[in-house]
Amino acid sequence: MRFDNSYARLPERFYARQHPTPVAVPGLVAVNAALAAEMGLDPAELSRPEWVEVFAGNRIPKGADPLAQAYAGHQFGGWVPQLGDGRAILLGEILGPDGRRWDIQLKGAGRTPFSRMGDGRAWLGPVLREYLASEAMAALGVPTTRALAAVTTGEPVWREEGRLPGAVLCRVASSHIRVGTFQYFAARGDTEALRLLTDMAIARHHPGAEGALGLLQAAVAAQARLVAQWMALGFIHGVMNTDNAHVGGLTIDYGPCAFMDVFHPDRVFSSIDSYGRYAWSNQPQIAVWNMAQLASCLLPLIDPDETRAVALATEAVHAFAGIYQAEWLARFGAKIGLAAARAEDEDLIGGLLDLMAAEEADFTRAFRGLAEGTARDEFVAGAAFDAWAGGWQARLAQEPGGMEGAEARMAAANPAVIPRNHRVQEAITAAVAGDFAPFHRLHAALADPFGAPPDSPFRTAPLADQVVRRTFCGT
Ligand SMILES: Nc1ncnc2c1ncn2[C@@H]1O[C@H](COP(=O)(O)OP(=O)(O)OP(=O)(O)O)[C@@H](O)[C@H]1O
Ligand SMILES: [Mg+2]
Repeated sequence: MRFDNSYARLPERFYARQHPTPVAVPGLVAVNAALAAEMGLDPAELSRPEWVEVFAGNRIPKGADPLAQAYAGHQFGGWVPQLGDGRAILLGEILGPDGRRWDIQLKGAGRTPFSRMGDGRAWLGPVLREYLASEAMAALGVPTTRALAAVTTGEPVWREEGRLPGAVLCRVASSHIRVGTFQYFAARGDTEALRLLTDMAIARHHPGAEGALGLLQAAVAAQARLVAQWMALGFIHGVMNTDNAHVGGLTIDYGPCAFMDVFHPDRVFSSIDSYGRYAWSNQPQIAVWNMAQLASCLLPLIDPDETRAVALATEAVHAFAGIYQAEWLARFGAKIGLAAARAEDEDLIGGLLDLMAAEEADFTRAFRGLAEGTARDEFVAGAAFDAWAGGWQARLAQEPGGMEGAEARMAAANPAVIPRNHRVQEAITAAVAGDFAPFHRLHAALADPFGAPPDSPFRTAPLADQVVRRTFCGT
């Protein structure tokens, strides 16, 4: 790895220099061969003991400059002036063969000055969950942080559940700049730092954007498109705090996330979100709220005249709705086979979603079934589906390529395989018992979410809804 550490070159108040804490017995769980290749790295090399030591935090590679990034954030609406990487350590950045810049970060690598009460560690379950979910998202075409490798530490981690095996995730991403990173400096009145951060965010994520207003507009657009993609996949992020809102529009922090099985728009998924603040149907509003926080941080850079700055920033945040709506329509339009969905198609799409919710259809299977002719089976009362399908067929008749064209569009927009909770849970349970084969099988299936054969066991929904009702949180 050849490091080029742009974040470490920022002034010292952006981070705390911090080495990972070595672990007892590093054990390789996985190296992501496809991603390594994309990054210009040799997966065989990364699987050698020296690199396993690096992924565990026991060895610092040449050129790395390890640090914990400072950030703040609103958690469930409440302001926390000081968060920061409490268990993640950025080793440094490398440039891939295509010029792309990658942060190499170890999540679960030990305590940092931002750890507060935490132990700086992660246990194997959430490490595997993040690995599987983030790689599934990448294969589904959703912007996300990635998983390059996972290792076990040979040390126990203590959580509510008791003694658990420790692990470290090597997470890579085009950056780890969060809305909360901006908030950290805005709360301190540090305009100079905001300026540096703005320049870096533009260079790394939104080249071409001009100044703070340009950054805000680009971040809002990226966030709107991202959340529309989440919605179209039945994905619930679960912890959309501003410290988990990425300024480049990547999905970040897979703590309590889930893909829905049975479609419940207001489904509450995690034990840390008992009021459903981050339920599926609330995600667009929450994203707007998070963007408004970014906007307020950038005000002093947008215009010296505060009234003007507020007006410009407000307009930029309000643009979310139109971008989101267009993306939502295109995504859901494709899901029902439309090449170019029109505004009036919203009723058709909404009609199907209402039906799915009323009949507790499986979100993924119902949509995939449209392409495969099995959608009707996902509804308790097939007759209700038939009534909707009449209007749908009539609309499809106006589209290019007839039913064949529509089927191809649906097969490309509706995955057959998603990381279902019960499958992820199975993989974790087996891994804790020392068997990593189910994890590797699931990872392989998720790499090709649209091409799974009809008899793939990973297509199946859980037998009973209560399987997904169990709550969990990601630490
Ligand atoms: N076990 C831990 N030890 C120390 N700090 C922790 C631990 N777990 C979480 N934190 C810190 O608590 C804050 C909020 O945690 P959150 O669950 O959003 O993040 P995370 O899952 O650790 O990481 P990320 O957002 O980087 O994916 C962050 O500052 C995080 O670093
Ligand atoms: Mg987080």
